[in-house]
Amino acid sequence: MKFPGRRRHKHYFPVEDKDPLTNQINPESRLKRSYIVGIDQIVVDIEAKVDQAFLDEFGLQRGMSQVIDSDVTNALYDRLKLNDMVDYEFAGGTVGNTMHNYSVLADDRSVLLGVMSENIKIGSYAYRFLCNTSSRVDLNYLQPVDGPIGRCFTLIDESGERTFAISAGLMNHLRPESIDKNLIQESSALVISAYLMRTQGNETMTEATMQAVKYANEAGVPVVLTLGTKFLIEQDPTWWANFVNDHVDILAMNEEEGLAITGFEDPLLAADKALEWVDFVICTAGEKGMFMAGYVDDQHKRATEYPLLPGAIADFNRYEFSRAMRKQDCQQPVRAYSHTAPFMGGPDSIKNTNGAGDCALAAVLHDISANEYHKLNVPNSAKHGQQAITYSSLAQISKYANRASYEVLVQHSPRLTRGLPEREDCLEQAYWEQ
Ligand SMILES: Nc1ncnc2c1ncn2[C@@H]1O[C@H](COP(=O)(O)OP(=O)(O)OP(=O)(O)O)[C@@H](O)[C@H]1O
Ligand SMILES: O=c1[nH]cnc2c1ncn2[C@@H]1O[C@H](CO)[C@@H](O)[C@H]1O
Repeated sequence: MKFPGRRRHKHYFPVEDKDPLTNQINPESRLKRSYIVGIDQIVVDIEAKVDQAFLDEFGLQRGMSQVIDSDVTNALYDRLKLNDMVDYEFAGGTVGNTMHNYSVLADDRSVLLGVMSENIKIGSYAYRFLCNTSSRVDLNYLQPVDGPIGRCFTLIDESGERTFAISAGLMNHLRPESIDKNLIQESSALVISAYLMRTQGNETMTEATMQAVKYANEAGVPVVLTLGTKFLIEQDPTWWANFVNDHVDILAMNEEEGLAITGFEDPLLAADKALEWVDFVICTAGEKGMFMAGYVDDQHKRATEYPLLPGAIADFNRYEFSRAMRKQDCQQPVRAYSHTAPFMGGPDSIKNTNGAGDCALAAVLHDISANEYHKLNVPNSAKHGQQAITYSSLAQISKYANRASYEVLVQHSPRLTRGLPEREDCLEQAYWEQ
């Protein structure tokens, strides 16, 4: 496990170090590993630049992720190929991207659950998915199916808006009995997306997801839900609010999805509302950066050393130096919020915003899993006197997540090709000495 956040920070020390003061590990025994599990509809993204007329021609609604039938799929595919419009074809899926990015950032194991074609031809979409996924993502638990995985036509217009057209193949045929109870119950987190609830006919993905959620809830493993697209949530916000309240511990959304589920346009108020249902909230807000909200026990709260920020909640970042806790573990829960502007104000030129939110979530998961890893291996550390769910403070995680998203913005795909640098060249030496 590579540790998250600012490296060379006073709380940052690799637990493998053979320092007798900080390392209480028996050198004979191997380090215990932590891992996270994610469930996804296994898809390959087929990206192309299009205009409104193109979307109209195929009856696609701009900005939405929609499932298309085989006639539309064939017509769309033929048209894209005929006119040589495909920019790239690369493994995708919102949770698949998150697992991949987590494994790249943490240099550690994540497990992806879903389906995979049992007969794979070189060059096929299934083959491409496997080739474009980090070798740190454990694919051994994928369920074989007799047919194709999904395809996600990622159509980007002049304004940068993305329209997803999903040709499902057998991506929704994951069965509940393919979910390994121990695998879920021993993990640091279970990651799911709202898309998994969009199934029809004989598709079993929703039941499989609910099975995994049940196992995680029983064992107190945090369930992390990413909302995916506002259109799904808008169809029945009350159902989603109830689902989140009953089964989810950590909620990741962008401001549009935040509005859809909470009714609040302001991402800070949306995050605050969602804290009524969950323990921790990440709300990304594009060029405005990112908001985080969580709980801390009064005795563990830590005041920020940064300027206090105005907003719909006055001085909302007052306790952003706190590590997040589950509400139920707090005797006197205090709400803590943080906001961070995009790293370096955002890149000069954005190559792609697709997957920036997935990558932010991967960074947050890295911090949560690092906490579990540290707890497993150095249980007596003073750090774990506080029953926190994160290794770092809200302020620190938020910076880390923004930094990770930046990396997606400056490349052409939602999946990171390499980890973050050990130290940022753009930051002065003094920063690293703190
Ligand atoms: N135009 C931008 N300028 C600067 N930073 C940006 C911009 N767009 C996104 N970011 C960075 O990426 C993060 C996530 O972006 P965004 O809110 O667009 O996620 P999202 O809509 O959930 O993305 P996706 O669903 O594609 O994963 C932001 O918090 C910010 O740090
Ligand atoms: O219905 C869906 N299921 C799973 N993933 C999806 C769906 N629609 C879009 N994406 C995925 O979202 C990622 C960006 O966040 C894209 O890579 C795309 O594959």
